[in-house]
Amino acid sequence: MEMALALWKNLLQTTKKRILQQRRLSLYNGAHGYEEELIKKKLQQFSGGSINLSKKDNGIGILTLNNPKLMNAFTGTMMVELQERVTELENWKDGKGLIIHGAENTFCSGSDLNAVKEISNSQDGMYMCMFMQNTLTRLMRLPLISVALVQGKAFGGGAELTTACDFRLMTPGSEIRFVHKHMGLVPGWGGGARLVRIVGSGAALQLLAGAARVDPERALSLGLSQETLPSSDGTTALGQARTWLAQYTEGPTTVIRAVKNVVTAGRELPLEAALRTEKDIFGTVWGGPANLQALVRRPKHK
Ligand SMILES: CC[C@H](C(=O)O)C(=O)SCCNC(=O)CCNC(=O)[C@H](O)C(C)(C)COP(=O)(O)OP(=O)(O)OC[C@H]1O[C@@H](n2cnc3c(N)ncnc32)[C@H](O)[C@@H]1OP(=O)(O)O
Repeated sequence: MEMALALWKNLLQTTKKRILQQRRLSLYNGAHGYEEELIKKKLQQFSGGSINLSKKDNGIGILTLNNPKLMNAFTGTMMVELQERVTELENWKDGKGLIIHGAENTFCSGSDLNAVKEISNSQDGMYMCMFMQNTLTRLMRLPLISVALVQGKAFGGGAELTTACDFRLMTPGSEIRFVHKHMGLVPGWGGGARLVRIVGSGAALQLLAGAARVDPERALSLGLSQETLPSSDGTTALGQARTWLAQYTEGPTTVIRAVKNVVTAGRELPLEAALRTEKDIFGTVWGGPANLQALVRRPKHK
């Protein structure tokens, strides 16, 4: 009986810690008038498609947006599943990198317009917006180097999702397009703020106000995409994206994760807070196994 009680207390503490940690990572909670359970229940009513995660032995996760009938548009259940997969990735201690792609050779056409129509009242809209901002902010802050592999079309919320990744790779003939203006909207999943930080305010204004088609060439010149992959075949392109990512994820897991955490701090925090965070992260690798082994090997960086 005592052991069961101790186990239960332990479980409670772990759960509390996890919830607190997630709250810290989330933008919105009850204090912002946000009721997550309410919107989750609503989103669950709009089903279809799935978000699949495959965690490879080399520390690379492959997240697949899977709703090809609707060009991988996000149904309500897919939004909830994305949150679940992000939680899974937060708890994946062996992870170093992540590739997000869409099933059947296209990325994502945004939110499912059938579901959107049903939640077009202002409270549901605000809650859905907060739900997706929370999820995509947690995705962006994962200690994994992330890549959006854009094949086919990344429209609306799909375009926004690409901006929550560290890098974007495009295949020939693919297109990123913030079509929100044509839907009488602005980005709401945090894609506007992130786009400004990626391409600058002038280019972001052109892409949003013009609902402009961004092909691989333009994306490269804007710095929105890092590379155009040679193949537009789904499987081949995924292999090429994995090879591209490997140049950044090769090495000890603790160090790769620490690198990403330093960049996240630098990207998001005011300078002094970022410097303090960098010091704390430095403390996690200084004198660690990879550092000690390197001191023995004394590599020359020629
Ligand atoms: C914050 C996010 C924001 C919001 O909700 O606030 C949004 O994301 S709004 C959604 C923005 N996205 C769109 O408006 C996309 C509209 N769709 C299209 O422009 C085209 O379907 C396109 C260009 C994605 C693909 O064109 P294509 O000719 O290649 O294929 P089809 O049009 O025949 O599409 C196949 C099939 O998929 C359905 N579809 C595509 N996108 C969506 C979507 N977002 N929601 C629901 N359904 C979608 C399309 O209607 C076709 O179905 P069918 O039954 O055959 O008509």
